[in-house]
Amino acid sequence: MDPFRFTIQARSGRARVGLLTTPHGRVETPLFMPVGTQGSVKGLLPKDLKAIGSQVLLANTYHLLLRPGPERVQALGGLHRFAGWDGPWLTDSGGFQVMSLGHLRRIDEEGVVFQSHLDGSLIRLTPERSIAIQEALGADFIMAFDECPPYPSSPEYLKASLERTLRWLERSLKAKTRPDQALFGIAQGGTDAGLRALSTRETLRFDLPGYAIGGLAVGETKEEMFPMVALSTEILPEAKPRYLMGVGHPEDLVAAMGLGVDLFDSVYPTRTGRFGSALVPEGRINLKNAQYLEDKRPLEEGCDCYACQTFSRAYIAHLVRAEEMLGGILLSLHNLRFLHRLTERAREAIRQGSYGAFAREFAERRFGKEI
Ligand SMILES: CC1(C)O[C@H]2[C@@H](O1)[C@@]1(COC(C)(C)O1)O[C@@H]2CNc1nc2cc3nc(N)[nH]c(=O)c3cc2[nH]1
Repeated sequence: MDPFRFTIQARSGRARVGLLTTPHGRVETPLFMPVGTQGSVKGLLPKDLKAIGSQVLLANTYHLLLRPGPERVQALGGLHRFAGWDGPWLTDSGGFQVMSLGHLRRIDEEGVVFQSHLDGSLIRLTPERSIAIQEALGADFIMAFDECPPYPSSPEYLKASLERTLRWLERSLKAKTRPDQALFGIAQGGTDAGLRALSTRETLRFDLPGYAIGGLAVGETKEEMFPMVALSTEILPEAKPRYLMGVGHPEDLVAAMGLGVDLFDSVYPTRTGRFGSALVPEGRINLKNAQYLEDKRPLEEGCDCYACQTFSRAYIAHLVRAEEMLGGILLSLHNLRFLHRLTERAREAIRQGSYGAFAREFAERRFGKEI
């Protein structure tokens, strides 16, 4: 039987609730994936991630290649055992992180050559090597090796790049050997509608268990990004999960879920938490602001997370000012719980056939008044 069955349980407009089966359990979509780049979601214990409703964690091929190395992770039982998370893992394929973190030396038909951001050593990544690394790491969902073009890029560059990404997808698929891993293709084309449609259609020529919308959330405006998301989900098959890479602001999740996106990841909730901010329905509050030093209220009234059930804004504001680790930990925990509650409420609204009302209520609270 297919280890990665995806069934649509309910629809409301273009939004849908899905049930995605994996070798490490069934998950409900739409869902948000906490980012555990180096095999750890910074500051949070796997048991606490489970308790707040995390279903799938994301790790990065680029980072784990540099340190500790895929062979070590494999020898220690693979990501699930190594990092103490027995739910599904997804690994990104490394291309994007090379662009955003590594010192890219060359990109050609073969692959990329880059200098490690850790010690400057030269490293080569090809579709074949990226798949081999992801097979050693043992994630449930693995990504094809692609190029995420810089933003902005010329139409000529976008076209040449998406065509190479399609050749790399074919090589990624040929290199795959494990039946217990699902390979997602990644559509590109930047913010050019014609090229985005071309890349998405060509990616669909490969019958895969899911498809990622790549090349977005790289600095373009929302006005540029969302038409590409809408165009993509119009073309992508209903019956397969859609993964919008790198998108994690609450309002962007609400909009993209309404356009039929099923999977999301972003460093935003944990990164903004470490920088001292909490996500709330009205937007975001920065606990470094002196106004919170006497505020007895929880980060968010009605939130069921440990941070909101146990501490005041005043205490967390103190921790942030005192640069206590616990400040970033509590804010990361709350922010992830905030996104998991958002997707839980979205799934409920879709089941009720009222996603439109849900999105309107969200928008009124988010944009209706100043914090
Ligand atoms: C590297 C890090 C932490 O991920 C964030 C953030 O920095 C950063 C870096 O530049 C800004 C825009 C400032 O935000 O963009 C990331 C979130 N956007 C995003 N992640 C992606 C991952 C992707 N992976 C693959 N294989 N292919 C893609 O096309 C792809 C596109 C993506 N878009």
